[in-house]
Formats: sequence, structure tokens, C-alpha cells
Amino acid sequence: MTARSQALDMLRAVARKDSSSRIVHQFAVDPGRIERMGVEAAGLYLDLSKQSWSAEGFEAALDLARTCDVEGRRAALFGGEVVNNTEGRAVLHPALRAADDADFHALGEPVSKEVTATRDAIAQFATDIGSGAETGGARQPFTAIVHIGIGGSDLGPRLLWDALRPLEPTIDLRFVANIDPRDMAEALSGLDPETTLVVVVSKTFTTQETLANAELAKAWLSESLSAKRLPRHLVGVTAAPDKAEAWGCGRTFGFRDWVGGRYSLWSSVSLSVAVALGWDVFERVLDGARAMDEHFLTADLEKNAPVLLALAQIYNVEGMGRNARTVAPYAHGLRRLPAFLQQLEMESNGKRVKRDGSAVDTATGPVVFGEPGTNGQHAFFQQIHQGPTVVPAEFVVVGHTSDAAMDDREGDAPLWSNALAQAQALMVGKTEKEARAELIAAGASDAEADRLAPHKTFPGDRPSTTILMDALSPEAVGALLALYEHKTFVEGVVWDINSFDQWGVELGKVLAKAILKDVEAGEPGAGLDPSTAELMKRLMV
Ligand SMILES: O=P(O)(O)OC[C@H]1O[C@](O)(CO)[C@@H](O)[C@@H]1O
Repeated sequence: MTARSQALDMLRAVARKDSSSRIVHQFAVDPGRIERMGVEAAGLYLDLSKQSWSAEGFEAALDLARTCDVEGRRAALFGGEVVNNTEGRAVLHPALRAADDADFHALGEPVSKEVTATRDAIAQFATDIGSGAETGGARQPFTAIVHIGIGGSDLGPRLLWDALRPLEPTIDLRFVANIDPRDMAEALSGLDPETTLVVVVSKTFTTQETLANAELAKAWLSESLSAKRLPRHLVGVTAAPDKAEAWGCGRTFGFRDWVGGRYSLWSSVSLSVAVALGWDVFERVLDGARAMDEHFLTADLEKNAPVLLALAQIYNVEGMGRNARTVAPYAHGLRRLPAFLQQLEMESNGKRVKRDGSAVDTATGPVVFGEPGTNGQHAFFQQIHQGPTVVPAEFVVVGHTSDAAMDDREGDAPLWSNALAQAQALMVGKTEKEARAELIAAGASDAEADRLAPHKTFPGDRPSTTILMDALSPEAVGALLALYEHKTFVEGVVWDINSFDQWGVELGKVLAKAILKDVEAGEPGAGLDPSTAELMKRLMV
């Protein structure tokens, strides 16, 4: 039996023990719990003390991380070694937010100079658009940007914009991802082609949805702009610049294949956001992420925020058999965090084979879902509190959600008090005896109390993590997203899977192309299953 299997068995055994004692009781038997399970990192504070692990469980999880050589694998990632073994690539998104004097190497090739040069080019482009030095074909300044991209070429930049955009932005930035032409129609409505810049973002520059939307945007521009002027309104962001230029982009900004799509928001993929927010704001996002990189690289495992966040999830998934997690951001600006994490975590760790291709010997990435906190409370939290399935929760809490409220401490309390209350309610619950007593106190008869008390009982003992950020600053947003990236990496190390490929997305793409071919041929293909054929027949009329 390998050391890793032994450590996994130990974790499972301690977790079985822990599942018979309630979280709330752990505080009494472990006076150091808050200190042990609270961690500061890059301006964030993580409270993991409402997780199901005891002090012994916490140690078993740390032993597992040590046994899986998380520190060695971390060094391999930052060292630019082949970490994405099925594509033979380094994984170096931290290089994108490193200091200018950094010296990262990808598979031995120095890359930091190129990263700095690209950053400078983006900064200059942002400045030139802001000053009006960079204009459209008719020499008018750009006032709107349409960012076209999907998956990692959309979710990160869109989250940044939602989180950091000013109330009245100087640039009207709009995002298009869905191949449903309605998405593009809504984005273009009210815009003037003369003053609109279209940014086509695609690492591969082969993605069906993005190219279809880019064609729509190009057609819309072409109705007003001459062929000579058109390229000034088309910018490509890609790891395949040749394809973008061949398609008609007047200018391209690149990034390399050692940047995974879902880890790419730090690169030129966020060009449109860097322009609309201003380079100085985007640079602060990079600063925040770099601070989290430095914490991840230097903090001991027992005080390492991404490591502990990963281990809490592994403890729930592997120790407690809980294969879902709900993420509740208590800030309107972070409303797209659940969607961002769905790609980051589920596309990274939704795997059934290990790095060597053999079947996994653990459960791997859970289903991640969520909504902004108070919205979720009035939607699916019923199930989180009283459903038979225990769903670990994660509350991302912002002390001050906007600069305006900075001096109005009371202003944000209604928001964050809800987050704290939800975490407390999940842990403490309410016994049937307590529910019955409340009913009686409210004047209910014994019979009525007996009838209703079971419905008003909360099992409690439901785990959660709370992540506190003082304000929704660019640094804090950068640190938060980098925290989740490293957490996802650590989980992949412990589950011994490749977190950086996504072969699972390919079959659907191939079959979609085949179905389109059949549509062009005018009938469902002979080899199609009867269900798909029937649906096609109904849709093709
Ligand atoms: O940036 P691209 O190459 O258009 O890919 C978009 C997205 O599609 C995926 O490849 C999944 O299909 C994601 O990994 C990626 O973020």
C-alpha cells in the first residue's frame, strides 16, 4: 500500500469518527480551534472552524498533503515543468502576475520578458484608447467595446468587470459568449459601429461559438465601415495570432499555451477590461494575485490558505462523501463567482482517471453551484438547511461592497450579518425540542406544536467556510481568484489527476459539428440514435 493510500485511509477513518460528533461541540473540546483553523492570506481571512474536521481530522488532512508532496508539486508548477502531462505543457499563470523583475521559465524557456512586453503593450493600448490616441477607422475615439469569448475567455474578464466597474464607466463594455444570436443582438443594440471596438478572445481561435459571434460582429461593422477601416475595429486576443490575423483582426495580443483558458484572466484575455477599468486598476488585480502567490509559495502548509481550503473540500468529499459545494458570495459585484468557479474547479478536477490514465481511487471534484448570498437564501437555501443531503457551503463576505459605503459601517451590516447568520444556522441548527418550545411559547397547542415541530427542525451540523475580504478592491479580487486557482491545483495533486486538460469537452463539439452537417444535408444522418434523429426532425421543420 502506498503512503498516499495509507494517508487517505487515515483521513477516511478520522472523518468517520468526526461524523459522530457535532461541529459546534468541537469548540469546547478544542480551545485553539479558531486560531488553528483561521488563516490570513494576502488581505483575506479564512475561517475553516465551522468545517466538520476535528483537530485530529485537520492534522490527518495536512499529513495527506505532505504525503502527496504538495510542496514539491507546487515547485514544479512555479518552476515551469510539465504539469499538464497529457498536453505536455507547463502551467504558468502565476508568471502573468509576477513582478517585472521575475524570471519564470516554461519548459526551460525564459518567458518573463515576453510577459512584461505584453503587459506594457496592453497598458499602452489602454492608455491610447483612454486618451483618444487610438481611434476607429473614422478617427473617432472608441466609446464601446464588445468582448466576444466563451468559457475562460469570458468568465474571468466578465467577473472582473462586474466586480470593479465604476457606476458610470467611460467605456461601455459588453460581453458576448452564447452562440444564440440574441446574445450578440442585445450587445450591439444602441451601439455605433464608428465608435465600437470588437475584441475577439479565443486561445485556440477555433471555438465555434466565438467565431460565429465574431462573424456577426464583423458583418454589423461592415454595414457601416469600409473594408479599409474595418481592421481598426477588430482586435484579436489569442495564443494563435496567425489565425486571428487571417480572420481579419487589425491587431492581436497574444498569450502562450502554458496559460490554461480557465486560468487566463491575468493575460491579454482581459484586455477589454484593462481598457475599460484603466490599466492602473487592472495592475492592482495582478498585485493582489501576486500577493496570494507569495503566500501560497511561502506559508507553511498548516497556515497556507489555498492548501487548507483544498483540504477542507477533500475532507468533505473523501472523508464525508459530500460531492457538492455551494458558493455564496455576499457582494453583488461577485455575482458571477459561482459561474467562474464552476469552470475553474469542474473543468479542472471533474476527472475520472489519474495522471497515469488509471482509474481514480478517490472521489474527485464535487459539483459546484451558487448564487449571490441573499438571493440564494430566498431560493435554494431551504434544501441546504433542511434537505437530507449535506451540502458544504462557502460564504464569501465583503466588509464594504463599494467605496461609497466605506465610511458607513452600518451600511453593509445587513448584508454580511446574513452571511454570518447562515453559517451559524447551518452549524447550530434547531432541535425538535427547541422548535416545539418556540411553538408553545408562540401560543400553539400541544397538538399543533407536535404537528409542526418536525417541519421547523434544523439538523444543523452542516459545514461551511467563510472567506472575509475587507472591501471589493482590485487587490482583494485578484487575491481571491488566485486563492481558488491554487486550491484547485492542490486538490488535483491529492487526487493525483491532471487539473489542466479538458478532453471531456471534445465529444459534444464533434457531435455538434456532425449534426450541423446533417442539417446542411437536409436530414438526420443514418447512424444517429432514434431519439436524436426524432429531435432533429422536429427542429428542422
Ligand atoms: O479560448 P478558447 O480557445 O476559445 O476556448 C474557450 C473555452 O473552451 C474550452 O476549451 C472548453 O470547451 C475551455 O477550456 C476554454 O476556456
